[in-house]
Amino acid sequence: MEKPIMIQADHVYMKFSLSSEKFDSFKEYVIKSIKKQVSYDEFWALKDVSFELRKGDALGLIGLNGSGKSTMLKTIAGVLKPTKGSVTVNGSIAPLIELGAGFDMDLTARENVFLNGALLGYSRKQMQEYYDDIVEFSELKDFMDVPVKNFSSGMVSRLAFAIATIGTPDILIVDEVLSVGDFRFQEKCEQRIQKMMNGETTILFVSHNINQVEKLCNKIVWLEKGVVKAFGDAKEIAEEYRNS
Ligand SMILES: Nc1ncnc2c1ncn2[C@@H]1O[C@H](COP(=O)(O)OP(=O)(O)OP(=O)(O)O)[C@@H](O)[C@H]1O
Repeated sequence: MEKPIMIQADHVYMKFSLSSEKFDSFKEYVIKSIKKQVSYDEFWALKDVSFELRKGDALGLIGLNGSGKSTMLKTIAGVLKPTKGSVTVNGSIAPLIELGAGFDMDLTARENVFLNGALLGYSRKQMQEYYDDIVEFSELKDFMDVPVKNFSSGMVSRLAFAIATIGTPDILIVDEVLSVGDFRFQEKCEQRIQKMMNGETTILFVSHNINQVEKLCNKIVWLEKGVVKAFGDAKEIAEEYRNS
């Protein structure tokens, strides 16, 4: 029996408006925009993107810089609303986008664990249960009472990854985060993602590392200038991408 559909992207279009003029000051911009003298260039970051993912699928999004990968993830995470088309998501999402974006840099790591937990919808009691696992996974035991502003970017990512992957979300969105942190930690993150996949979590993964995508994913969407160039079996498309 086929597994249930978790994500359905249906003819998704995303338009950004880019101001084509330069302004010397904000005042000039406001005056011109009131007078409707500001012209905008339309830019379509996604054009007619469709695909569906079933429970337990791991999708790699690949493509050159600016091809629309992050924009696609953001529409699935609900951060952006498609200009046209629709994205249907069935289940809870743990978004690992812009890791650490939910941190208050003046607070300690410990305080941020509870703050982020609340943002992810967990109670304080649940976070207390997860706390030791977060500390152990992030390997930051000696730094939990240090303000996060004193952390290196790798340490921030480790803490954010450990928090975002607690529990068993239905859908895990991973945007480039595995390229942060050292090699050994990346492997640890890969293992955790693989474990979640075995636990039937559906994964969406953006990376420029095609070997990593091939290793982790069973499906690939290859975007080119906002259009789906290919969607299907990860091994076949990875091979095609490497030869392109
Ligand atoms: N908020 C925005 N406003 C205007 N343009 C945007 C916005 N966000 C993205 N874009 C544009 O949309 C296009 C796709 O961007 P996106 O970040 O999705 O690409 P990407 O494939 O993730 O690229 P990269 O590999 O560099 O991370 C780019 O040309 C980018 O400049």
